[in-house]
Amino acid sequence: MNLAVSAPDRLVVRTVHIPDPGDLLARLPHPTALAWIRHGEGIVGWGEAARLDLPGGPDRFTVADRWLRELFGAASIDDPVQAPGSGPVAFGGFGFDPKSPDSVLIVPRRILGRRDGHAWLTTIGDDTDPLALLHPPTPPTRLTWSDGALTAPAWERAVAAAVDRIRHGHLGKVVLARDLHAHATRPIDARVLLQRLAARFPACYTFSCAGLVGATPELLIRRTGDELASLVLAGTTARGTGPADDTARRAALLASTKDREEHAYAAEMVRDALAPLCSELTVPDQPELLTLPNVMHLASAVSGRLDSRRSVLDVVAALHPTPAVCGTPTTTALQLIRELEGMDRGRYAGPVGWIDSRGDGEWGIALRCAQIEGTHARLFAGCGIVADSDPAAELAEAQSKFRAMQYALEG
Ligand SMILES: C=C(O[C@H]1C=CC=C(C(=O)O)[C@@H]1O)C(=O)O
Repeated sequence: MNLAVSAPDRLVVRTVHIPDPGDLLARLPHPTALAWIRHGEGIVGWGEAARLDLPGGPDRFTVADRWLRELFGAASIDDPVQAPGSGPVAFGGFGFDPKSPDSVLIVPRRILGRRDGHAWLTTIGDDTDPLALLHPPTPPTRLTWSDGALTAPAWERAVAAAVDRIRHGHLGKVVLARDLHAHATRPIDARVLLQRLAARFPACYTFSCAGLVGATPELLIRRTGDELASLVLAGTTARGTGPADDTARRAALLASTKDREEHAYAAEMVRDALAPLCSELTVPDQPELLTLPNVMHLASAVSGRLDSRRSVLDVVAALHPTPAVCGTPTTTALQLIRELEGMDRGRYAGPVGWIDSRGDGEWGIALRCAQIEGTHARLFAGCGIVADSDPAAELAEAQSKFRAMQYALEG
């Protein structure tokens, strides 16, 4: 595997307690922001002390984990805070498809953290970076939109083809996604999108890493010591037009056999992947509802106790890709995605998050996101397809999911 590495021989890391910095996102000095925020808590980072670009491959998580263990193992770390996310941290995003050359880990030079009433600042290398806002963010203006790989009717035909394969017994479920393009007149500043997403979707994980910006509701895995947590999502309906419509939609989603089937594939796979790694594992019998401003999901909160010293990235490797983004059986679904979507997903639907030098971290599934490059944003949305799926309804569901990033870009 050809790795592109930039890192000093030895990281020198110093973390200090600081007074509450308030809104972490407001402290980001550059548009090239690294972020992981939920309910105002989390970490943000900037600058690059070390970076690993991976060409893909099924072993990309293991290779990344090994590189990071060596880097952090050799580092000089002064960290009196000792909280998850204090000391050196790598932010990362991995390609959805092992064939995708898009995986990256970035260890920032500065990390600002806030959690459970504590706040800290970590500096890696010299500390000449000013904390003041260098370039105040400006919102994108005059956006123009265009289709991605497939037009809406072509994507509906792809969904119909997937339903046909499922009905012929080739597979049980596949998740099909599409992309949309937005063009702005000036370079798009990730910080504006992050601020808007964090304000509108506080219960989601608002993230930014190497241009991939979004607010995902789906926690692939959190490791804190030996404690694991995951929030499995699959099965969706759009929000209603008012409280009565919302109530009716909630009841319909909970009662929908098609959505429950979609959900069961995902929850069962997460259970089966975590069971061999855990001494205790709790998976609810029935999904609950997660209500967001644009959609509602069937949700299962899974918790477990790790029975070995695996890092969070080891656990990510065991889980990805779940049927929330790929399908069942995994290999058949991945082949069908390659055949029908007509695009490379890049890091959309891949794991995104952070890991610290203790092996703790939080990784979400990169959903409700866009890849930002200069004046261009590429948005993604996908839907789980089972035997009873209706292409027009799936298209409408994808539009509801796109709304999160459309709002982030347009306000
Ligand atoms: C693939 C996406 O959502 C997944 C997560 C929650 C619900 C889903 C669904 O109901 O289809 C998808 O499995 C996406 O937002 O792009």
